[in-house]
Amino acid sequence: MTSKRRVTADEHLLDTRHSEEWKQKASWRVMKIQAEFVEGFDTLEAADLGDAIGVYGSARTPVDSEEYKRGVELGHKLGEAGFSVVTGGGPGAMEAANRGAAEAGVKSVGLGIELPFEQGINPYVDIQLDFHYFFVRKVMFLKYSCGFCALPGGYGTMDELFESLTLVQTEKVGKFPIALIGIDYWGGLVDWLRRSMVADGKINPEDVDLLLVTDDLDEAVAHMGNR
Ligand SMILES: C/C(=C\CNc1ncnc2c1ncn2[C@@H]1O[C@H](COP(=O)(O)O)[C@@H](O)[C@H]1O)CO
Repeated sequence: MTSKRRVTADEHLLDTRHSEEWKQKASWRVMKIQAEFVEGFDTLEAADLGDAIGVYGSARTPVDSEEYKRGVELGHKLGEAGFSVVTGGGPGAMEAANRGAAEAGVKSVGLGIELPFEQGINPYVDIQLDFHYFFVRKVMFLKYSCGFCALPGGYGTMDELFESLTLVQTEKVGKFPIALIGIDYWGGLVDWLRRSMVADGKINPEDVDLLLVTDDLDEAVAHMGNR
């Protein structure tokens, strides 16, 4: 089955080739963005998540993979430790973490995003929000989580991870523990941070220490308490 591609709100906003009519009305788009913030804050305040952990990870992790199984385990362990779990609400690693959280009986949040091809929220989410704008959604991740775990992922995961890291490094947010799950997967990136970024003076050596890289899910969950 082929799904029909649609133009998303993000894409429309960022397009530089607008008609004169759109240009005159562009500032009104702020109302739409504002409404998205209001709905996000209202829903997540009412949800009373307590301590919540944002879990990032690939939308493409197959359900029958070991990686997915680890994602479920991570969500479950976070739940057992008393954390709510917040993900992008999509398939793959997001679904796995939501599934584990739901199985552990804790709040399982999905911050869905409008994409050019219909995706739908995964069935293990019990508090759902749907965003048009990636940047609004990122604020919700940061505001309603007190730590982050990143499972193996692609550009989307990197974007979320580095946004979180930048906010911690620049002290825009307090101490946010960040764990990268999977030494084989993440080790190369962390080596590169040291060999290139630190060596070239682009970041400080201690900036790399903002990341815990581990295969041990219990260690990652325990690290979420280091605030
Ligand atoms: C591309 C596919 C599904 C996309 N669906 C998504 N739904 C919700 N959130 C998503 C989706 N894709 C990316 N994200 C966000 O980025 C991270 C994953 O991106 P990656 O590039 O796969 O690492 C994730 O944490 C989400 O917040 C079907 O293949």
